[in-house]
Amino acid sequence: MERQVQRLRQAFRSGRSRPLRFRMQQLEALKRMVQEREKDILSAIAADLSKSELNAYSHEVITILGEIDFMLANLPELASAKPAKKNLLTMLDEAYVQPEPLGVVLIIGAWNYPFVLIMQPLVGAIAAGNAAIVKPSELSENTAKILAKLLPQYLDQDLYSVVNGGVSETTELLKQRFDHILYTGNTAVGKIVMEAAAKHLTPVTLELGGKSPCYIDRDCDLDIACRRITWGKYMNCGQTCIAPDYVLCEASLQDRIVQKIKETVKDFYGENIKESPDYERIINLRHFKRLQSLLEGQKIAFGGETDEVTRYIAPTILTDVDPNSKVMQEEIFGPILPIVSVKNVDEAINFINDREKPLALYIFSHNNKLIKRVIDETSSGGVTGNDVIMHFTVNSLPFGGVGASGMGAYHGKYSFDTFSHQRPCLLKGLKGESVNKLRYPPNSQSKIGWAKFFLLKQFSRGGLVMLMVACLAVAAAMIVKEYL
Ligand SMILES: NC(=O)C1=CN([C@@H]2O[C@H](COP(=O)(O)OP(=O)(O)OC[C@H]3O[C@@H](n4cnc5c(N)ncnc54)[C@H](O)[C@@H]3O)[C@@H](O)[C@H]2O)C=CC1
Ligand SMILES: CCCCCCCCCCCC(=O)O
Repeated sequence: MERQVQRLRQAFRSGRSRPLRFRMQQLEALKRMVQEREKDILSAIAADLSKSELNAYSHEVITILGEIDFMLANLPELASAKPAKKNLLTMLDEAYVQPEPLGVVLIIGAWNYPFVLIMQPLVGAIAAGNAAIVKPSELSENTAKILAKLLPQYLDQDLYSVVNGGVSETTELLKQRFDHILYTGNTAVGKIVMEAAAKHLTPVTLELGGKSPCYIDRDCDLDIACRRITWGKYMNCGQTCIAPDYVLCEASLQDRIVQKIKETVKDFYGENIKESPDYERIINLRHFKRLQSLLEGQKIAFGGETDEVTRYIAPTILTDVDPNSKVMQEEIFGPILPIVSVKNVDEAINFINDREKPLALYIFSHNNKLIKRVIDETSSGGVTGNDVIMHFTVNSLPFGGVGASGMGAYHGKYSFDTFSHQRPCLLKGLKGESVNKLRYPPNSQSKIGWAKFFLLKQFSRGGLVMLMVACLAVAAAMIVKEYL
Protein backbone atom coordinates (compact mmCIF):
# COMPACT_ATOMS: atom_id res chain seq x y z
CA MET A 1 0.00 0.00 0.00
CA GLU A 2 2.86 2.30 0.81
CA ARG A 3 4.19 1.81 -2.71
CA GLN A 4 0.76 2.47 -4.20
CA VAL A 5 0.49 5.81 -2.39
CA GLN A 6 4.07 6.66 -3.38
CA ARG A 7 3.28 5.94 -7.03
CA LEU A 8 0.34 8.34 -6.88
CA ARG A 9 2.42 10.95 -5.09
CA GLN A 10 5.11 10.76 -7.73
CA ALA A 11 2.53 11.16 -10.49
CA PHE A 12 1.03 14.11 -8.63
CA ARG A 13 4.49 15.69 -8.24
CA SER A 14 5.02 15.39 -12.00
CA GLY A 15 2.32 18.09 -12.26
CA ARG A 16 0.24 16.04 -14.71
CA SER A 17 -3.02 16.38 -12.79
CA ARG A 18 -2.88 20.17 -12.63
CA PRO A 19 -3.67 21.56 -16.10
CA LEU A 20 -7.37 22.26 -16.55
CA ARG A 21 -7.37 20.47 -19.87
CA PHE A 22 -6.18 17.28 -18.19
CA ARG A 23 -8.78 17.53 -15.41
CA MET A 24 -11.54 18.06 -17.97
CA GLN A 25 -10.33 15.06 -20.00
CA GLN A 26 -10.45 12.85 -16.90
CA LEU A 27 -13.94 14.10 -16.02
CA GLU A 28 -15.09 13.47 -19.57
CA ALA A 29 -13.62 9.97 -19.37
CA LEU A 30 -15.52 9.41 -16.13
CA LYS A 31 -18.72 10.52 -17.83
CA ARG A 32 -18.02 8.15 -20.73
CA MET A 33 -17.49 5.35 -18.22
CA VAL A 34 -20.89 5.99 -16.61
CA GLN A 35 -22.61 6.15 -20.01
CA GLU A 36 -20.86 3.27 -21.77
CA ARG A 37 -20.88 0.91 -18.79
CA GLU A 38 -24.27 1.92 -17.43
CA LYS A 39 -25.65 -1.63 -17.58
CA ASP A 40 -22.74 -3.12 -15.57
CA ILE A 41 -22.93 -0.33 -13.01
CA LEU A 42 -26.69 -0.63 -12.57
CA SER A 43 -26.62 -4.37 -12.19
CA ALA A 44 -23.87 -4.15 -9.55
CA ILE A 45 -25.82 -1.60 -7.50
CA ALA A 46 -29.01 -3.58 -7.99
CA ALA A 47 -27.35 -6.79 -6.77
CA ASP A 48 -25.86 -5.12 -3.69
CA LEU A 49 -29.06 -3.48 -2.49
CA SER A 50 -31.77 -5.71 -3.99
CA LYS A 51 -32.74 -2.67 -5.99
CA SER A 52 -34.36 -2.30 -9.40
CA GLU A 53 -32.06 -0.96 -12.10
CA LEU A 54 -34.48 1.93 -12.62
CA ASN A 55 -34.08 2.91 -8.97
CA ALA A 56 -30.33 2.41 -9.15
CA TYR A 57 -30.33 4.87 -12.04
CA SER A 58 -32.45 7.51 -10.32
CA HIS A 59 -30.85 7.14 -6.87
CA GLU A 60 -27.23 7.07 -8.02
CA VAL A 61 -26.42 7.54 -11.69
CA ILE A 62 -28.36 10.77 -12.33
CA THR A 63 -26.58 12.46 -9.42
CA ILE A 64 -23.15 11.58 -10.81
CA LEU A 65 -23.94 12.67 -14.37
CA GLY A 66 -25.21 15.98 -12.94
CA GLU A 67 -22.10 16.42 -10.80
CA ILE A 68 -19.71 15.75 -13.72
CA ASP A 69 -21.62 18.17 -15.96
CA PHE A 70 -21.51 20.81 -13.25
CA MET A 71 -17.74 20.47 -12.94
CA LEU A 72 -17.18 20.50 -16.71
CA ALA A 73 -19.23 23.67 -17.04
CA ASN A 74 -17.79 25.47 -14.02
CA LEU A 75 -14.21 24.26 -13.66
CA PRO A 76 -12.50 27.22 -15.40
CA GLU A 77 -14.27 29.64 -13.05
CA LEU A 78 -13.77 27.49 -9.93
CA ALA A 79 -10.06 27.01 -10.59
CA SER A 80 -9.36 30.62 -11.53
CA ALA A 81 -7.45 33.02 -9.29
CA LYS A 82 -9.84 35.36 -7.48
CA PRO A 83 -8.62 38.96 -7.00
CA ALA A 84 -8.55 40.01 -3.35
CA LYS A 85 -9.23 43.39 -1.74
CA LYS A 86 -6.11 45.30 -0.83
CA ASN A 87 -5.16 47.80 1.85
CA LEU A 88 -3.30 51.10 1.45
CA LEU A 89 0.08 49.46 1.94
CA THR A 90 -0.48 46.98 -0.88
CA MET A 91 -2.55 49.20 -3.16
CA LEU A 92 -0.10 48.94 -6.04
CA ASP A 93 0.55 45.19 -5.65
CA GLU A 94 -1.26 42.14 -6.96
CA ALA A 95 -3.35 40.22 -4.40
CA TYR A 96 -5.37 37.14 -5.25
CA VAL A 97 -6.52 33.76 -3.98
CA GLN A 98 -5.33 30.85 -6.11
CA PRO A 99 -6.99 27.47 -5.51
CA GLU A 100 -4.37 24.73 -5.63
CA PRO A 101 -4.71 20.94 -5.41
CA LEU A 102 -3.91 19.34 -2.06
CA GLY A 103 -1.99 16.31 -3.34
CA VAL A 104 -2.98 12.68 -2.80
CA VAL A 105 -6.40 12.29 -1.24
CA LEU A 106 -8.24 9.27 0.16
CA ILE A 107 -11.98 8.70 -0.30
CA ILE A 108 -13.66 6.03 1.83
CA GLY A 109 -17.25 5.20 0.92
CA ALA A 110 -20.18 3.50 2.65
CA TRP A 111 -22.40 0.75 1.26
CA ASN A 112 -25.83 2.38 1.21
CA TYR A 113 -25.34 4.44 -1.98
CA PRO A 114 -22.14 2.66 -2.99
CA PHE A 115 -21.65 4.33 -6.35
CA VAL A 116 -22.54 7.95 -5.46
CA LEU A 117 -20.55 7.95 -2.23
CA ILE A 118 -17.34 7.10 -4.10
CA MET A 119 -17.93 8.85 -7.39
CA GLN A 120 -19.22 12.20 -6.18
CA PRO A 121 -16.16 12.96 -4.01
CA LEU A 122 -13.92 11.57 -6.76
CA VAL A 123 -15.35 14.08 -9.25
CA GLY A 124 -14.43 16.87 -6.81
CA ALA A 125 -10.94 15.49 -6.19
CA ILE A 126 -10.18 15.23 -9.92
CA ALA A 127 -11.67 18.65 -10.66
CA ALA A 128 -9.45 20.20 -7.99
CA GLY A 129 -6.37 18.60 -9.58
CA ASN A 130 -5.54 15.90 -7.02
CA ALA A 131 -4.45 12.29 -7.21
CA ALA A 132 -6.91 10.01 -5.40
CA ILE A 133 -7.31 6.57 -3.89
CA VAL A 134 -10.87 5.39 -3.46
CA LYS A 135 -11.90 2.68 -0.98
CA PRO A 136 -15.46 1.46 -1.64
CA SER A 137 -17.33 -0.37 1.10
CA GLU A 138 -16.76 -4.11 1.24
CA LEU A 139 -20.42 -4.59 2.17
CA SER A 140 -21.53 -3.52 -1.30
CA GLU A 141 -19.08 -5.87 -2.96
CA ASN A 142 -20.51 -5.88 -6.48
CA THR A 143 -20.21 -2.10 -6.79
CA ALA A 144 -16.75 -2.27 -5.20
CA LYS A 145 -15.69 -4.80 -7.85
CA ILE A 146 -17.12 -2.89 -10.78
CA LEU A 147 -15.42 0.32 -9.61
CA ALA A 148 -12.10 -1.52 -9.34
CA LYS A 149 -12.59 -2.91 -12.84
CA LEU A 150 -13.84 0.21 -14.63
CA LEU A 151 -12.02 3.17 -13.11
CA PRO A 152 -8.56 2.04 -14.29
CA GLN A 153 -9.95 1.51 -17.80
CA TYR A 154 -11.06 5.12 -18.08
CA LEU A 155 -8.82 7.16 -15.77
CA ASP A 156 -5.07 7.81 -15.56
CA GLN A 157 -3.87 4.78 -13.58
CA ASP A 158 -0.91 6.51 -11.98
CA LEU A 159 -3.08 9.23 -10.49
CA TYR A 160 -6.28 7.45 -9.51
CA SER A 161 -6.60 4.02 -8.00
CA VAL A 162 -9.04 1.75 -6.17
CA VAL A 163 -8.28 -0.26 -3.05
CA ASN A 164 -10.81 -2.90 -2.12
CA GLY A 165 -11.12 -4.67 1.19
CA GLY A 166 -12.49 -4.42 4.69
CA VAL A 167 -11.23 -3.32 8.07
CA SER A 168 -7.67 -4.63 7.75
CA GLU A 169 -7.07 -3.08 4.31
CA THR A 170 -8.58 0.23 5.41
CA THR A 171 -6.53 0.19 8.61
CA GLU A 172 -3.38 -0.33 6.53
CA LEU A 173 -4.42 2.42 4.14
CA LEU A 174 -5.00 4.82 7.01
CA LYS A 175 -1.39 4.39 8.15
CA GLN A 176 -0.25 6.12 4.96
CA ARG A 177 0.14 9.84 4.65
CA PHE A 178 -2.61 11.59 2.69
CA ASP A 179 -3.27 15.26 2.05
CA HIS A 180 -6.99 14.94 2.74
CA ILE A 181 -9.37 12.15 3.71
CA LEU A 182 -13.08 12.19 2.93
CA TYR A 183 -14.85 9.44 4.84
CA THR A 184 -18.52 8.48 4.66
CA GLY A 185 -19.92 6.07 7.22
CA ASN A 186 -20.77 5.62 10.86
CA THR A 187 -19.56 7.84 13.70
CA ALA A 188 -17.51 5.17 15.50
CA VAL A 189 -15.35 4.54 12.42
CA GLY A 190 -15.31 8.29 11.76
CA LYS A 191 -13.40 8.66 15.04
CA ILE A 192 -10.93 5.94 13.97
CA VAL A 193 -10.36 7.74 10.67
CA MET A 194 -9.84 11.09 12.39
CA GLU A 195 -7.40 9.59 14.88
CA ALA A 196 -5.34 7.98 12.10
CA ALA A 197 -5.40 11.22 10.10
CA ALA A 198 -4.21 13.22 13.14
CA LYS A 199 -0.93 11.27 13.15
CA HIS A 200 -0.06 12.95 9.84
CA LEU A 201 -1.97 16.18 10.51
CA THR A 202 -4.17 15.23 7.57
CA PRO A 203 -7.41 17.25 7.35
CA VAL A 204 -10.62 15.24 7.19
CA THR A 205 -14.13 15.59 5.88
CA LEU A 206 -16.40 13.27 7.84
CA GLU A 207 -19.80 12.48 6.34
CA LEU A 208 -21.50 10.74 9.24
CA GLY A 209 -25.05 9.93 10.24
CA GLY A 210 -27.48 10.68 13.04
CA LYS A 211 -31.15 10.84 13.79
CA SER A 212 -32.75 13.33 11.40
CA PRO A 213 -36.01 14.67 12.90
CA CYS A 214 -39.10 15.52 10.91
CA TYR A 215 -41.50 17.98 12.54
CA ILE A 216 -45.07 18.06 11.20
CA ASP A 217 -46.99 21.17 12.14
CA ARG A 218 -50.74 21.15 12.75
CA ASP A 219 -51.10 23.79 10.02
CA CYS A 220 -49.98 21.60 7.16
CA ASP A 221 -51.29 19.61 4.19
CA LEU A 222 -51.00 16.15 5.72
CA ASP A 223 -51.65 14.33 2.44
CA ILE A 224 -48.67 15.94 0.80
CA ALA A 225 -46.44 15.79 3.87
CA CYS A 226 -47.09 12.07 4.34
CA ARG A 227 -46.55 11.29 0.66
CA ARG A 228 -43.16 13.01 0.71
CA ILE A 229 -42.15 11.44 4.02
CA THR A 230 -43.16 7.98 2.82
CA TRP A 231 -40.93 8.40 -0.24
CA GLY A 232 -37.90 9.60 1.72
CA LYS A 233 -38.27 7.18 4.62
CA TYR A 234 -38.80 3.95 2.71
CA MET A 235 -36.57 4.68 -0.30
CA ASN A 236 -33.62 2.27 -0.23
CA CYS A 237 -35.49 0.52 2.60
CA GLY A 238 -34.74 3.39 4.98
CA GLN A 239 -30.99 2.98 4.50
CA THR A 240 -30.39 6.63 3.61
CA CYS A 241 -28.22 8.85 5.78
CA ILE A 242 -30.66 11.75 5.45
CA ALA A 243 -33.88 9.74 5.69
CA PRO A 244 -36.32 11.25 8.19
CA ASP A 245 -35.44 9.14 11.22
CA TYR A 246 -38.50 9.96 13.33
CA VAL A 247 -41.58 12.20 13.31
CA LEU A 248 -42.35 14.82 15.93
CA CYS A 249 -45.95 16.08 16.01
CA GLU A 250 -48.85 16.90 18.28
CA ALA A 251 -50.55 13.76 19.62
CA SER A 252 -53.80 14.63 17.82
CA LEU A 253 -52.08 14.24 14.41
CA GLN A 254 -50.63 10.81 15.04
CA ASP A 255 -53.51 8.59 13.84
CA ARG A 256 -54.08 10.63 10.69
CA ILE A 257 -50.38 10.46 9.84
CA VAL A 258 -50.40 6.69 10.26
CA GLN A 259 -53.47 6.40 8.04
CA LYS A 260 -52.05 8.60 5.30
CA ILE A 261 -48.65 6.92 5.25
CA LYS A 262 -50.40 3.56 5.12
CA GLU A 263 -52.42 4.68 2.08
CA THR A 264 -49.32 6.08 0.38
CA VAL A 265 -47.35 2.86 0.96
CA LYS A 266 -50.16 1.02 -0.84
CA ASP A 267 -50.04 3.55 -3.70
CA PHE A 268 -46.28 3.30 -4.02
CA TYR A 269 -45.64 -0.42 -3.49
CA GLY A 270 -49.02 -2.09 -4.12
CA GLU A 271 -50.88 -4.63 -1.99
CA ASN A 272 -47.94 -6.99 -1.86
CA ILE A 273 -44.92 -4.93 -0.92
CA LYS A 274 -42.58 -7.91 -1.15
CA GLU A 275 -43.35 -8.15 -4.86
CA SER A 276 -42.72 -4.48 -5.55
CA PRO A 277 -39.60 -3.77 -7.66
CA ASP A 278 -39.38 -0.43 -5.85
CA TYR A 279 -38.93 -1.82 -2.35
CA GLU A 280 -35.42 -2.83 -1.35
CA ARG A 281 -34.01 -5.20 1.29
CA ILE A 282 -31.75 -4.77 4.32
CA ILE A 283 -28.07 -5.00 3.40
CA ASN A 284 -27.11 -7.92 5.68
CA LEU A 285 -28.22 -10.13 8.55
CA ARG A 286 -26.44 -8.05 11.22
CA HIS A 287 -28.41 -4.93 10.27
CA PHE A 288 -31.60 -7.00 9.85
CA LYS A 289 -31.30 -8.33 13.42
CA ARG A 290 -30.40 -4.90 14.77
CA LEU A 291 -33.56 -3.47 13.18
CA GLN A 292 -35.71 -6.35 14.45
CA SER A 293 -34.51 -5.65 17.96
CA LEU A 294 -35.64 -2.01 17.64
CA LEU A 295 -39.22 -3.24 17.26
CA GLU A 296 -39.24 -5.08 20.59
CA GLY A 297 -41.69 -3.63 23.09
CA GLN A 298 -42.96 -1.01 20.65
CA LYS A 299 -46.54 -0.27 19.59
CA ILE A 300 -46.57 -1.16 15.90
CA ALA A 301 -49.30 0.88 14.25
CA PHE A 302 -48.45 -0.30 10.74
CA GLY A 303 -46.17 -2.90 9.16
CA GLY A 304 -43.78 -4.78 11.39
CA GLU A 305 -43.57 -7.93 9.22
CA THR A 306 -40.06 -9.31 8.78
CA ASP A 307 -38.53 -12.18 6.81
CA GLU A 308 -35.01 -13.19 7.78
CA VAL A 309 -34.34 -15.29 4.68
CA THR A 310 -34.80 -12.37 2.29
CA ARG A 311 -33.94 -9.69 4.90
CA TYR A 312 -37.31 -8.06 4.26
CA ILE A 313 -38.69 -5.58 6.76
CA ALA A 314 -42.03 -4.02 5.87
CA PRO A 315 -42.53 -0.26 5.95
CA THR A 316 -43.30 0.20 9.62
CA ILE A 317 -44.70 2.94 11.86
CA LEU A 318 -44.38 2.98 15.65
CA THR A 319 -46.71 5.21 17.66
CA ASP A 320 -46.59 6.75 21.17
CA VAL A 321 -42.88 6.10 21.20
CA ASP A 322 -41.04 6.76 24.44
CA PRO A 323 -38.11 9.11 23.73
CA ASN A 324 -35.97 6.96 26.05
CA SER A 325 -36.59 3.71 24.18
CA LYS A 326 -33.82 2.04 22.15
CA VAL A 327 -35.31 3.04 18.80
CA MET A 328 -34.84 6.68 19.82
CA GLN A 329 -31.23 6.22 20.98
CA GLU A 330 -29.52 5.17 17.73
CA GLU A 331 -29.82 6.05 14.06
CA ILE A 332 -32.46 3.65 12.69
CA PHE A 333 -31.16 3.27 9.12
CA GLY A 334 -34.07 1.04 8.15
CA PRO A 335 -37.80 1.25 7.28
CA ILE A 336 -39.05 1.96 10.80
CA LEU A 337 -40.68 5.31 11.52
CA PRO A 338 -41.30 6.19 15.18
CA ILE A 339 -43.75 8.96 15.99
CA VAL A 340 -43.01 10.93 19.15
CA SER A 341 -45.66 13.32 20.46
CA VAL A 342 -44.80 16.85 21.44
CA LYS A 343 -47.17 19.54 22.76
CA ASN A 344 -46.13 22.23 20.31
CA VAL A 345 -43.29 23.60 18.21
CA ASP A 346 -41.43 24.89 21.31
CA GLU A 347 -41.27 21.37 22.69
CA ALA A 348 -40.15 20.07 19.27
CA ILE A 349 -37.32 22.61 19.19
CA ASN A 350 -36.22 21.62 22.70
CA PHE A 351 -36.43 17.95 21.80
CA ILE A 352 -34.10 18.49 18.83
CA ASN A 353 -31.70 20.69 20.81
CA ASP A 354 -31.48 18.17 23.67
CA ARG A 355 -29.91 15.66 21.25
CA GLU A 356 -26.82 15.45 19.02
CA LYS A 357 -26.90 17.75 16.00
CA PRO A 358 -28.55 15.72 13.20
CA LEU A 359 -27.43 15.41 9.58
CA ALA A 360 -30.78 16.70 8.29
CA LEU A 361 -33.87 18.40 9.63
CA TYR A 362 -37.32 18.45 8.04
CA ILE A 363 -40.21 20.75 8.88
CA PHE A 364 -43.65 20.57 7.29
CA SER A 365 -45.97 23.55 7.64
CA HIS A 366 -48.04 26.06 5.66
CA ASN A 367 -46.47 28.65 7.92
CA ASN A 368 -43.14 29.79 6.51
CA LYS A 369 -42.41 31.84 9.62
CA LEU A 370 -42.65 28.70 11.73
CA ILE A 371 -40.28 26.86 9.36
CA LYS A 372 -37.77 29.73 9.57
CA ARG A 373 -38.13 29.83 13.34
CA VAL A 374 -37.31 26.12 13.68
CA ILE A 375 -34.30 26.66 11.39
CA ASP A 376 -33.14 29.66 13.45
CA GLU A 377 -33.50 27.93 16.81
CA THR A 378 -31.91 24.56 16.00
CA SER A 379 -28.81 23.24 14.22
CA SER A 380 -28.39 20.43 11.68
CA GLY A 381 -26.18 19.49 8.72
CA GLY A 382 -28.89 20.54 6.25
CA VAL A 383 -32.58 21.40 6.11
CA THR A 384 -35.43 20.83 3.70
CA GLY A 385 -38.72 22.57 4.42
CA ASN A 386 -41.92 20.85 3.26
CA ASP A 387 -40.04 17.93 1.75
CA VAL A 388 -37.32 15.43 2.63
CA ILE A 389 -33.96 14.41 1.10
CA MET A 390 -34.13 17.01 -1.67
CA HIS A 391 -31.43 19.39 -0.38
CA PHE A 392 -29.00 16.57 -1.26
CA THR A 393 -29.88 16.97 -4.93
CA VAL A 394 -29.10 20.69 -5.21
CA ASN A 395 -25.41 20.88 -5.98
CA SER A 396 -25.21 24.59 -5.27
CA LEU A 397 -25.85 23.68 -1.60
CA PRO A 398 -23.01 22.32 0.55
CA PHE A 399 -23.78 18.78 1.75
CA GLY A 400 -22.40 17.70 5.12
CA GLY A 401 -22.97 17.36 8.82
CA VAL A 402 -22.32 19.45 11.89
CA GLY A 403 -21.26 18.31 15.36
CA ALA A 404 -21.83 14.57 15.72
CA SER A 405 -23.20 14.28 12.16
CA GLY A 406 -19.88 15.23 10.62
CA MET A 407 -17.56 17.99 9.55
CA GLY A 408 -16.83 19.65 6.23
CA ALA A 409 -19.05 19.47 3.17
CA TYR A 410 -19.02 18.60 -0.50
CA HIS A 411 -21.10 18.64 -3.73
CA GLY A 412 -20.53 21.01 -6.64
CA LYS A 413 -18.37 24.01 -5.78
CA TYR A 414 -18.04 22.75 -2.20
CA SER A 415 -16.39 19.54 -3.41
CA PHE A 416 -13.92 21.59 -5.40
CA ASP A 417 -13.17 23.73 -2.34
CA THR A 418 -12.90 20.71 -0.03
CA PHE A 419 -10.16 19.24 -2.20
CA SER A 420 -8.35 22.56 -2.76
CA HIS A 421 -6.15 24.81 -0.73
CA GLN A 422 -7.18 28.46 -1.08
CA ARG A 423 -3.71 29.90 -1.43
CA PRO A 424 -3.37 33.61 -0.68
CA CYS A 425 -0.87 35.28 -3.04
CA LEU A 426 0.54 38.80 -2.78
CA LEU A 427 2.93 39.88 -5.53
CA LYS A 428 4.88 43.01 -4.79
CA GLY A 429 7.30 44.98 -6.91
CA LEU A 430 10.80 45.77 -5.73
CA LYS A 431 10.18 49.52 -5.72
CA GLY A 432 8.48 51.73 -3.07
CA GLU A 433 11.03 50.94 -0.37
CA SER A 434 10.47 54.34 1.26
CA VAL A 435 6.97 53.29 2.36
CA ASN A 436 8.40 50.06 3.80
CA LYS A 437 10.61 52.01 6.17
CA LEU A 438 7.70 52.36 8.53
CA ARG A 439 7.79 48.62 9.32
CA TYR A 440 11.58 48.31 9.60
CA PRO A 441 13.37 48.81 12.92
CA PRO A 442 13.97 50.99 14.79
CA ASN A 443 10.32 51.40 15.65
CA SER A 444 8.84 54.70 16.82
CA GLN A 445 5.54 56.23 17.86
CA SER A 446 5.30 58.11 14.57
CA LYS A 447 5.83 54.88 12.56
CA ILE A 448 3.00 53.26 14.53
CA GLY A 449 0.83 56.27 13.69
CA TRP A 450 1.55 55.83 9.98
CA ALA A 451 1.07 52.03 10.16
CA LYS A 452 -2.33 52.61 11.80
CA PHE A 453 -3.24 55.03 9.04
CA PHE A 454 -2.20 52.63 6.27
CA LEU A 455 -3.60 49.44 7.75
CA LEU A 456 -6.63 50.47 9.78
CA LYS A 457 -8.10 53.46 7.98
CA GLN A 458 -11.24 52.60 6.02
CA PHE A 459 -11.90 54.59 2.86
CA SER A 460 -14.96 54.77 0.68
CA ARG A 461 -14.32 54.43 -3.06
CA GLY A 462 -14.50 58.25 -3.46
CA GLY A 463 -12.20 58.73 -0.47
CA LEU A 464 -9.67 56.33 -1.96
CA VAL A 465 -9.65 58.24 -5.27
CA MET A 466 -9.12 61.52 -3.37
CA LEU A 467 -6.27 59.93 -1.43
CA MET A 468 -4.61 58.67 -4.60
CA VAL A 469 -4.91 62.12 -6.18
CA ALA A 470 -3.35 63.63 -3.02
CA CYS A 471 -0.49 61.06 -3.12
CA LEU A 472 0.14 61.84 -6.80
CA ALA A 473 0.15 65.58 -6.00
CA VAL A 474 2.69 65.04 -3.19
CA ALA A 475 4.86 62.88 -5.50
CA ALA A 476 4.67 65.51 -8.24
CA ALA A 477 5.61 68.26 -5.75
CA MET A 478 8.60 66.19 -4.59
CA ILE A 479 9.78 65.65 -8.16
CA VAL A 480 9.43 69.36 -8.92
CA LYS A 481 11.39 70.23 -5.75
CA GLU A 482 14.11 67.67 -6.54
CA TYR A 483 14.73 68.39 -10.20
CA LEU A 484 13.58 71.93 -11.01
N1 LIG B 1 -23.25 11.84 5.70
C1 LIG B 1 -23.38 11.10 4.63
O1 LIG B 1 -23.27 11.56 3.50
C2 LIG B 1 -23.65 9.66 4.75
C3 LIG B 1 -23.56 9.04 5.97
N2 LIG B 1 -23.81 7.71 6.07
C4 LIG B 1 -23.77 7.12 7.38
O2 LIG B 1 -22.99 5.95 7.34
C5 LIG B 1 -23.50 4.98 8.23
C6 LIG B 1 -23.65 3.67 7.48
O3 LIG B 1 -22.45 3.31 6.96
P1 LIG B 1 -21.53 2.19 7.63
O4 LIG B 1 -22.43 1.12 8.11
O5 LIG B 1 -20.56 2.81 8.53
O6 LIG B 1 -20.82 1.76 6.28
P2 LIG B 1 -19.65 0.73 6.04
O7 LIG B 1 -19.79 -0.45 6.92
O8 LIG B 1 -19.66 0.56 4.57
O9 LIG B 1 -18.35 1.51 6.51
C7 LIG B 1 -17.92 2.69 5.89
C8 LIG B 1 -16.48 2.53 5.45
O10 LIG B 1 -15.65 2.43 6.60
C9 LIG B 1 -14.78 1.32 6.47
N3 LIG B 1 -14.53 0.74 7.78
C10 LIG B 1 -15.38 -0.02 8.49
N4 LIG B 1 -14.81 -0.34 9.68
C11 LIG B 1 -13.60 0.25 9.71
C12 LIG B 1 -12.53 0.30 10.66
N5 LIG B 1 -12.61 -0.32 11.83
N6 LIG B 1 -11.42 1.01 10.35
C13 LIG B 1 -11.34 1.64 9.16
N7 LIG B 1 -12.32 1.62 8.23
C14 LIG B 1 -13.42 0.94 8.49
C15 LIG B 1 -15.51 0.37 5.56
O11 LIG B 1 -14.61 -0.49 4.89
C16 LIG B 1 -16.24 1.30 4.61
O12 LIG B 1 -15.47 1.65 3.48
C17 LIG B 1 -24.79 5.53 8.73
O13 LIG B 1 -24.58 6.09 10.00
C18 LIG B 1 -25.13 6.63 7.75
O14 LIG B 1 -25.92 7.64 8.27
C19 LIG B 1 -24.11 6.95 4.99
C20 LIG B 1 -24.20 7.53 3.77
C21 LIG B 1 -24.02 8.93 3.55
C1 LIG C 1 -34.98 11.72 -8.54
C2 LIG C 1 -34.65 11.92 -7.11
C3 LIG C 1 -33.31 11.40 -6.74
C4 LIG C 1 -33.06 11.31 -5.29
C5 LIG C 1 -31.71 10.81 -4.98
C6 LIG C 1 -31.51 10.63 -3.55
C7 LIG C 1 -30.16 10.16 -3.19
C8 LIG C 1 -29.99 10.21 -1.75
C9 LIG C 1 -28.61 9.90 -1.30
C10 LIG C 1 -28.51 10.18 0.13
C11 LIG C 1 -27.14 10.09 0.67
C12 LIG C 1 -26.84 8.85 1.35
O1 LIG C 1 -27.50 8.30 2.22
O2 LIG C 1 -25.81 8.33 0.98
